[in-house]
Amino acid sequence: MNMKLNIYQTDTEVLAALARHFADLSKQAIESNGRFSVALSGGSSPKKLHELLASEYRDSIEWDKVYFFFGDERDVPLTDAQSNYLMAKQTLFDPLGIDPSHIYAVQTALGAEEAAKDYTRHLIGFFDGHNACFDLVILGLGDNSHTASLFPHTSVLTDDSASVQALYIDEVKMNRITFTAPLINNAHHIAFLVYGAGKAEAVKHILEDPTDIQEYPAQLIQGADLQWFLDEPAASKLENK
Ligand SMILES: O=C(O)[C@H](O)[C@@H](O)[C@H](O)[C@H](O)COP(=O)(O)O
Repeated sequence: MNMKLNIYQTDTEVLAALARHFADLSKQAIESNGRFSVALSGGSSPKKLHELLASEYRDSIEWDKVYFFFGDERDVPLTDAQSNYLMAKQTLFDPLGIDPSHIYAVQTALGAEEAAKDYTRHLIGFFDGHNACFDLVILGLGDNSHTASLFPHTSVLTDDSASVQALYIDEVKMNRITFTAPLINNAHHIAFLVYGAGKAEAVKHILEDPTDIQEYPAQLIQGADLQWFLDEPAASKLENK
């Protein structure tokens, strides 16, 4: 496992660095196997990243060879303001005119359980029956140390299958559909995008506190190439940086 901390003074620099990373990885993947598969994060942090990719990288990434997935989704209609798909549609897919056949939205209209099974079937199809191995998984970090929808003290934290699961999350009073940690960890590259002082405590827990995955689920993320993209405020409680 290779982990790298990329710490920048401002969120603008963090976003620029991750956008460069995205572009570099997409070029490598497309050169080596003709496509780039990326699982996007939900929440608010990625909005500015998407907007940057859709503007400054419009012409430098072969978008017609990029395939989009979601590391987690809320159990709401895809037209709902809380939908991770809708956020990506508005900030990335529509501005770039992405072919809908390259976008794998979680079909929440099926109901959470069936949507998770359906999504797993799509992953099996896309990865030709092999264990899904994304070129890049982008993750955010909640201030309670969750990532994707791997929330503290939930059953999915001990699920050792590389799969997509649906579960009710009491903390947010809704069903969520989420990649398990093993599915995320199968990825060639994983990038945490975390900025703002509000995340400093969680970053410290994840990177420097003793392992306690029930309290700090993002500690489960241990991929082959794991990179953190942080601003100084989010990294401010780290002792070793
Ligand atoms: O569906 C989601 O909400 C995300 O996948 C979740 O894991 C998010 O990344 C964190 O909650 C951070 O969210 P912010 O970026 O809004 O702080």
